[in-house]
Amino acid sequence: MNGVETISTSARAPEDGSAPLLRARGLRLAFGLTEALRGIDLDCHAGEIIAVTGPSGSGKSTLLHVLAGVLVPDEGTVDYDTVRLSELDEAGRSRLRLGTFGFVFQYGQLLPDLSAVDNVTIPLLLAGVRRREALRRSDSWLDRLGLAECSRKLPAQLSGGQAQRVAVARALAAQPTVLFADEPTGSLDSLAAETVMLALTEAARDANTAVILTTHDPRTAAFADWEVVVRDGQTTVGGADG
Ligand SMILES: Nc1ncnc2c1ncn2[C@@H]1O[C@H](COP(=O)(O)OP(=O)(O)OP(=O)(O)O)[C@@H](O)[C@H]1O
Repeated sequence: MNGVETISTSARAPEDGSAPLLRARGLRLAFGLTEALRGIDLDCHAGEIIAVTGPSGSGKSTLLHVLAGVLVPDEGTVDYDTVRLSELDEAGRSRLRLGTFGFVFQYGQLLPDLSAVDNVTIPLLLAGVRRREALRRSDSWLDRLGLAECSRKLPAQLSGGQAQRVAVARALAAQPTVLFADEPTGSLDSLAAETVMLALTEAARDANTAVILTTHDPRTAAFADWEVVVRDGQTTVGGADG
């Protein structure tokens, strides 16, 4: 697929000059002697889809966790809109994650005893959405992701790609402004990966949701607007294997 641009610095201005929704500057984070992030800048604008790629251990997941406020950097800043994440306490960052950000993980992490529709609906009910609205949103997202026929099935009765699309529906039904996806296709074969990425990117574009995903797979990265290559904790120009 064409149209993905690999960029040497991830801090940039879009053509319309709008301010980034998420803005990271000078991120550094060490785990003991391991410097996982060594000075990373990244801008993500509303509705953009960014793929973070790079070799195993280069710092992709750590970067995602710092951008989402799961991990706190040793140095540098992450601003979401007008909010500086480092100025929030753990409870404030947790509220931001629950109310504003969405997450999709490598292994969907659906609740095994709940049907697909309940996996999408119940988190909405817990977040205070009224039952009728929660069901409307669940049905609508499952339908948009091609899962209407599967809505009563348990996760064990779904294929890997279907289960991952339920996880995408669950994340998007909460109407996040930024969706973080850590290796969303990492457990799927190439056909299922493509189906998930098509569904994820179309749905996110419709909802104007920004997506920041990590991936090892160039075919998954090709669905993004931008590719940010991380090597040794720094963003670099995409190389032959990037
Ligand atoms: N909780 C942790 N404690 C200690 N070291 C960690 C921790 N998390 C990550 N690291 C180290 O930080 C570096 C970056 O790890 P990270 O998981 O961000 O890489 P990655 O690019 O996502 O790798 P992969 O593609 O294999 O998932 C690695 O050297 C890793 O071993």
